[in-house]
Amino acid sequence: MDESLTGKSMDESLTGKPPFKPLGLPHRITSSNSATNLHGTDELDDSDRDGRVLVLLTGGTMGMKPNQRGSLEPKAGYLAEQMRLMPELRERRMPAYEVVEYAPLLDSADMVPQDWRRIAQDIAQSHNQFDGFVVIMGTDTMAYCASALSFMLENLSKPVVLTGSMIPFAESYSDARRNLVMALIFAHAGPSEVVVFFGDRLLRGNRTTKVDALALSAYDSPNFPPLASCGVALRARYDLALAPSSEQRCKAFTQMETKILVFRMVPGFDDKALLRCLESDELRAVVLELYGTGTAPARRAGLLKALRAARSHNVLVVATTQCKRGGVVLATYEVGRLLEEEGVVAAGDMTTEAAATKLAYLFGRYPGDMDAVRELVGVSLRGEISHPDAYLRPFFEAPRYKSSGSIESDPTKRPPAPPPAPTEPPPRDVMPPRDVVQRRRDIALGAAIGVGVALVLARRR
Ligand SMILES: NC(=O)C[C@H](N)C(=O)O
Repeated sequence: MDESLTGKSMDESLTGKPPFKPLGLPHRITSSNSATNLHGTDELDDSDRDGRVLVLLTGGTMGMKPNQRGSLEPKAGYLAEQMRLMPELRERRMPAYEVVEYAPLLDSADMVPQDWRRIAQDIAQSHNQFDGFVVIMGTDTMAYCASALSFMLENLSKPVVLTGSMIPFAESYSDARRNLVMALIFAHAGPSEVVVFFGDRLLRGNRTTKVDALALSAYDSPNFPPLASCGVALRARYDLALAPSSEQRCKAFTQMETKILVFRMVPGFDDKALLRCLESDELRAVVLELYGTGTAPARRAGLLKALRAARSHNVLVVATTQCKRGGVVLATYEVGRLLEEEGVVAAGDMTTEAAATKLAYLFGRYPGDMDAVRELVGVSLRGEISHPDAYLRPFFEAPRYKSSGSIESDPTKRPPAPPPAPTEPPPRDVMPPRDVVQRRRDIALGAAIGVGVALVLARRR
């Protein structure tokens, strides 16, 4: 019988036997939620379970403990062992799982694109052996990692659920247990895309942003509805989810271009430093967080000078908004339209996290092809951006709900529900990057052939 059910103290149980069962891969160190179900009777083998989930444990508050100075720090081996002891995970309807603990475990503030690459590669390599994946990580940079993974994982057809907690598992009042259990459930039976489970909601990963440093519902998806909300029962919106890839082989694209900076505008502050950055030949792109629908002062000569410098140094400037909701529509105001004239590209309703990681992906995918990147910034690759109609439909062009007055004249009857805003992303694997680039090449080739034929004909005459 498992020690957790014998009444021994946890410490006793932990010291009783070696904590992990090595499985072959150097960093694959623990397995199994076999043993008994929640009610402590049935022996249930992993092979009897419906579904297998791979848990990648990268660090974060969930598995942290206070160090000698009283600050939280990741503790190797701790969370994986605690998971092995959790009765919730042995419940018979839960999937079997294996844990891969990364070394060293990291505070997510220390995670870099190489760490995202490792996660993406581990998922791609094990894609066909598991029904889904859970990535346990810190919350501070989870939105960046989720956005990056959504682009890096090509041909994904399994759920990838990122989760973490605001309070360490070791605290009795922690949010860790529930987030962990729900993440495993969604990794087994949720939509096949990169998502974040946090504080009772399943959110599209590349739509998320950390909105609260202290609350348990620290994550939000301001411009896209939750794919599921979990109260007493599940309220799912899987109709909004991306279609799973029909391709067999999931691939991890890992050549992320990181020469990208993010700036936030502050009224009237000096532009010299910005100018110096944008003049750099080292830089590929800048995400500029503007005001409202994408405005910046047109009277600020230093700013316009900096934008011109960016253009001449082949630095792409992409505009997001400082607002929590809504999107950038540069031409709304004259001051924004001027930016468009200077070559600034609107990020629509993408989060800054999605915009920055999408640029890293696009510049990695199309190195040196600035036109392809510029064209694809506003195209939805993984549901990260809405069609402008979703937030921009002019009032008097809105769809009409009725053609006669009969519905309105009867107060007991309600007009039919308006058609949903076209927020749905395109089906996955309509790979716009290749399509768009190819189309442009075809047009260029067609034009060249046309000119050639015209020259030959002119000469003959
Ligand atoms: N709640 C957390 O996980 C915060 C932690 N500093 C991290 O991001 O790793």
